[in-house]
Amino acid sequence: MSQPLDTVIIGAGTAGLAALREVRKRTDRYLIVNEGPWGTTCARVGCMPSKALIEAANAFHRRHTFDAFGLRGATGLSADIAAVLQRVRSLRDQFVAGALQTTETLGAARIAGSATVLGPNTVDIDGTTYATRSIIIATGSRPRVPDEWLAFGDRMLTTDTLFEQPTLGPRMAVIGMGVIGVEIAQALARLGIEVAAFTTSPNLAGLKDPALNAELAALLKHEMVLHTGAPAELREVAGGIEVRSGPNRVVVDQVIAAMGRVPNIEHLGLQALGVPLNPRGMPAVNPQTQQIGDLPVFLAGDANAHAPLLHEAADEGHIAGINAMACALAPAAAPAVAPTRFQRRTPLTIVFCDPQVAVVGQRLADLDGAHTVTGTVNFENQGRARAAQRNHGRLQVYADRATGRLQGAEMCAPEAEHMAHLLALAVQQKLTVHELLGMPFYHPVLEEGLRTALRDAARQLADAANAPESDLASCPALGVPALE
Ligand SMILES: Cc1cc2nc3c(=O)[nH]c(=O)nc-3n(C[C@H](O)[C@H](O)[C@H](O)COP(=O)(O)OP(=O)(O)OC[C@H]3O[C@@H](n4cnc5c(N)ncnc54)[C@H](O)[C@@H]3O)c2cc1C
Ligand SMILES: NC(=O)c1ccc[n+]([C@@H]2O[C@H](COP(=O)([O-])OP(=O)(O)OC[C@H]3O[C@@H](n4cnc5c(N)ncnc54)[C@H](O)[C@@H]3O)[C@@H](O)[C@H]2O)c1
Repeated sequence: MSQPLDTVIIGAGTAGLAALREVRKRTDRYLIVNEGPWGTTCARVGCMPSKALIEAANAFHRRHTFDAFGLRGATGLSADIAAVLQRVRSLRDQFVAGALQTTETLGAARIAGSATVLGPNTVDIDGTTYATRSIIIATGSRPRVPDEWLAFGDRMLTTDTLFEQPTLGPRMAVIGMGVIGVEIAQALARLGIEVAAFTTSPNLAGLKDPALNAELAALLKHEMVLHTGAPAELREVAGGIEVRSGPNRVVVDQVIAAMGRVPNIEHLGLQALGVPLNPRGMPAVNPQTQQIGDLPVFLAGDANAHAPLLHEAADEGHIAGINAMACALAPAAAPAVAPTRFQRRTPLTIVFCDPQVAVVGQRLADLDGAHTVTGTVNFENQGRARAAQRNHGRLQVYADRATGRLQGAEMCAPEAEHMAHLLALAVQQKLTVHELLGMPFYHPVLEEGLRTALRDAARQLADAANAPESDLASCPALGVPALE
């Protein structure tokens, strides 16, 4: 075996590419290996095509508000599903082309193939063994589909195949109403497809706050058939695929499985690392270093199932790249280098349904109720939301009762993506409710709804009675919806 490489990156998704960027700054003795299509899950079949579909669906759905605005002729509009999907693919191709540029000039360092781990310093790529000083595993995840459902052939879809369809419907079932299920089921329903959704968990789109979850469920039921509780079962019947769940039954043309994603780790040979694996075959990974035990092996992105989101995959690849290189480039005689421990960002999740769902920082369910105050706003009567015919949903902020510090927020609210970022900034900066109320709020904006929730929390805080009169943070609501 020749001189060892400094690292082998397994997987060229977002995490692998973020690691690659750090590796290339420090060495040219590396390989990046990817099995299957290049171009990343996000750009090919994930974040980007799903958002392109959602934008088309929401644009078409707006026609239901036209009469209220005084705009006539909406009933003449139609959705050309084939054209919608064609646009999705065309945009997708542009996003993928951008991702491909990051690896196309790598020459022999870029290998199309399947890698397995033979030990902490050895990788096999399709029968060739490579010695390496470190390994970065960034193999992503794939949709979970029960084996027996594969018998339905091309009528059994996942997000890996959905966007490739020439057209869809007219009757579709979505199984699983987590993040992917809610986004896709609503988009398809808004495009005029008859959607029946089935899900075991009562928590939709990952919401844990019961009030918000109930609100989202009620809104979705206006757009689709929605059954929660019993697991869905499928069987072939005359005229299509029958989906049953408890007493509920529907026959559809196609089914989308959105039942969670499985980390791609089981064929990697992780047992060769000699560390304990949990019943799912996952080793313990330090979320601040991405290191497995004290090995020169790092696990980043969806593959470690820590927080399967794009920005987290990018951060984890960055951390893994830096730490793998520190490990690989340390002089042989020097004592083992301790990996750099990174402070992770405030948790932030956004689901692109309408109203959007977002979770920032800690959830109410994770906080001590006795030491937490909840500030609430209902957008039904919020001025700007009413002007836009978007007055649905609620937002809740959670603050520490003693200090007033914002701990987190959960929302199902119009344009929640923007308020969620504002709140993530506040949580990360350790701001108090009072400090947030001291910030400017323009008029008329949806963020005034957020201010209502903050004022609600402020009233319940321990020092509410002693708030200084002259402080602008204490400037209260006028009690006139149009003015706040
Ligand atoms: C429909 C959908 C919508 C989404 N929307 C959002 C969103 O709006 N916002 C958000 O933050 N996140 C979203 N996500 C999640 C986000 O896309 C993922 O968290 C992110 O893409 C994970 O990146 P990764 O690098 O870990 O994995 P990937 O990009 O999947 O890369 C892993 C790569 O490793 C390869 N590989 C696997 N095994 C091997 C092996 N043995 N040898 C070599 N190569 C291997 C795979 O083929 C793949 O190319 C969405 C996901 C989906 C499916
Ligand atoms: N906007 C975003 O950030 C975004 C968008 C899409 C995906 N993602 C990522 O992708 C990950 C996977 O998403 P997901 O929605 O597939 O998983 P999920 O875990 O969020 O939801 C899966 C759902 O399927 C249900 N389910 C499982 N088995 C079932 C059965 N037999 N019958 C009926 N229901 C069943 C579960 O109750 C659960 O609600 C997410 O955790 C997220 O990290 C993020």
